Amino acid sequence: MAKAISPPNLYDKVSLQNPVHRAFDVTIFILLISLLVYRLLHISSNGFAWLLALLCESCFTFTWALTVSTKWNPVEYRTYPERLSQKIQELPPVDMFVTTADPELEPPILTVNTVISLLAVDYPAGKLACYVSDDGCSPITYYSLVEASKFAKLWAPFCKKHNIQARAPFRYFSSEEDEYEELASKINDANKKSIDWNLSGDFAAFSNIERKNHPTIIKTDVLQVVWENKGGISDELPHLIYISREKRPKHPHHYKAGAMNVLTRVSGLMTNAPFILNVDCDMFANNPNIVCHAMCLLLGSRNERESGFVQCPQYFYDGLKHDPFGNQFEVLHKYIGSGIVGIQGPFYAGTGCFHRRKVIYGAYPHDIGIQAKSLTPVHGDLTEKEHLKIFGKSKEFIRSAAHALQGMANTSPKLLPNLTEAANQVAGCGYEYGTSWGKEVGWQYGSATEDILTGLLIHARGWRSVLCTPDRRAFLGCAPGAGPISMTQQKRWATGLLEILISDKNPIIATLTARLQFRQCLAYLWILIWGLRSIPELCYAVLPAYCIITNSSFLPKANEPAICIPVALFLSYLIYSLSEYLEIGLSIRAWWNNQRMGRINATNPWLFGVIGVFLKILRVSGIVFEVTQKDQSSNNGGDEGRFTFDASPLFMPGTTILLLQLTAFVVGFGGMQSPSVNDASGLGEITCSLLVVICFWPFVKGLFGKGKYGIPVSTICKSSLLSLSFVYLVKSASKGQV
Ligand SMILES: O=c1ccn([C@@H]2O[C@H](COP(=O)(O)OP(=O)(O)O[C@H]3O[C@H](CO)[C@@H](O)[C@H](O)[C@H]3O)[C@@H](O)[C@H]2O)c(=O)[nH]1
Ligand SMILES: [Mn+2]
Repeated sequence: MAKAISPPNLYDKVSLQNPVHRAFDVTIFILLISLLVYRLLHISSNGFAWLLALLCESCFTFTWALTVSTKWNPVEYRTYPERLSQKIQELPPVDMFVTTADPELEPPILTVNTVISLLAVDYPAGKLACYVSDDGCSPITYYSLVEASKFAKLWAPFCKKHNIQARAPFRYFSSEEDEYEELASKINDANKKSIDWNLSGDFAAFSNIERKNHPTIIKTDVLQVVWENKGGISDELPHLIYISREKRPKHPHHYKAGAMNVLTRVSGLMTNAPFILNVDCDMFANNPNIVCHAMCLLLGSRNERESGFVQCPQYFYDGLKHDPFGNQFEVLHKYIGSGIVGIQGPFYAGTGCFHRRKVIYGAYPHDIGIQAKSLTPVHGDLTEKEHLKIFGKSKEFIRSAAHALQGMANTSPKLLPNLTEAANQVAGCGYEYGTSWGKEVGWQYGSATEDILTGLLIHARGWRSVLCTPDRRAFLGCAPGAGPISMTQQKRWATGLLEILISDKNPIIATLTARLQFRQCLAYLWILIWGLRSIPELCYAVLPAYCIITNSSFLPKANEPAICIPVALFLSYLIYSLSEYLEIGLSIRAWWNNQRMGRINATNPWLFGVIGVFLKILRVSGIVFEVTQKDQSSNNGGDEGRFTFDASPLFMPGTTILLLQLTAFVVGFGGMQSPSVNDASGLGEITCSLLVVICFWPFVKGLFGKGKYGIPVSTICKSSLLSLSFVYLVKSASKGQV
């Protein structure tokens, strides 16, 4: 009997297990537990510092346990797009979404590069459509897209013919006098408003409007390719559609999540592709074959459930040498990232992700049990009335959603007779009232990190996700600049993550009542507690100074055998973390910069994330999505690796911690210590205090720096006041004890 030849695999799943890493993971965990046990045994003979250390170290041990569980089974997927043609008869359509919000913080030239890179990917152009959401409602963004589409008409065929890999033009062109320069200067001039804006003709819709108060503007023909003439299909270039959704004061617009939901509905009316790629405006496609790589994972699995969505890691271009601000996340991607891949699949990261449209619409994997079905009302045979309740009042949209949910591939996009009217309806600011959008279907509301929350609910419904890591990196974006910009981003993340943790959508509930796997729940907890980690980190950083000032101790004496535990812990963590960096070709400086930024981020922006959520609970203030400033040029002088500051309170905790250590040195060496209660402070405390100072070295430089490199005098004054009151308080408290 002849054997049936099965078609080749479109991907392989490879285990990256490393016994040495596991040994370190376990050793450190055992040392942490030993330290806790030792502290507990000696708690009665020690003071407050000992107790506080015990509490902090319990938190660190918990975090470490989460880390180890998350990293335990690293896995990688390898994709074989060259085999697609043997296995798949016809490639499915893909709708590509780009969001932009502010032409000043997000220069249109960046958005344009992202859009051009997407228009030029290696995939049948008739199967692609690109939708750009502009929350800034800016004629400049629209103008830039029009210019970009003219450019793309020549650029895309050129790239395909010569197999150019870098398809974002600014990555390819370098000289001053090339074709791209003309496009770039037109757009940059427009953005600097150095040309006269005439808001008439095609631009009339933008006249007399305010950014936060305007009707929907949709331009379906940015590319001037004719929907009418060719029945909606163009062979040369994908469709390009510009959307600025309606905004009115007093109507919440839910920031990026709201924009994504509008894009989902408008595209549902127009092309209704079964797959959706979404990228932020600065994340250009760096690998022209990326859609095919993703298709290997989306179409190649035996069960759809295996790939609810396909995420590409968020990498950055032109990263500074040695990662001075610790924001390139290489090590995080490598070890934590691949670890999560081995559990239920990567988190949704908000950009560089391929979704199944029906999953976004709330569908379950078809073989899932009843347990997960409480999460959305979407199931197989919904009546029209139920559809209306879930998806809103547009009959056209409901029809398209029903198609998408039944998994019917929409190969030929149809031009609805009343398309504009229907599109305006679903992009209106009141459309979602009383529907399931943002709650059970679509991108989720209620967290500043809408990405993690949206992904969490998909996992909770029983879907798995996959990480797509082709050799040439899939998408590249801008890493935020130094100081204030990255602090604001970290604060937003800590805020959004904590919002999820304290909500009824938190992963523990999802594990108990739905289909979130237990270890995936631990992985989610690992990330969701980022903000909360600020509290033990802050206490631990203050502890050495506290001990020196009050002449107490939180470590065993240098001549006690027990000192071996913290020393071994410190050394093994040091060797392990350093080896992780060296193993993937990063430098010792990069390692150190990341350790240092880890401490700075944990004690400053993350702390404000916690405060923000606390104020939200008290209803003092709401949470806003502060857009990260993006800058194309990373080379602005020789000082780009230097930390910068502004007058924001975000820098106060760090400054205070530093001043406290310095005060402690003065007290300690100036002989102003209190008489000791039980155990005088010693070498251990001094060493730790020095370590803290070294970690906060950018702040030390900031104390003496000028301009943006200096900590503002007002911050230094406030922090001095804080540290002096702290010293006064602990001094008087410890006097009271003697
Ligand atoms: O009201 C808004 C605010 C933001 N955005 C867009 O959202 C994207 C992400 O915003 P950005 O300021 O770049 O945030 P980052 O911190 O860089 O983004 C990370 O974190 C976000 C969640 O906090 C995720 O949504 C992003 O995908 C992820 O890259 C950008 O394209 C913005 O244009 C909007 O469309 N409307
Ligand atoms: Mn970004």
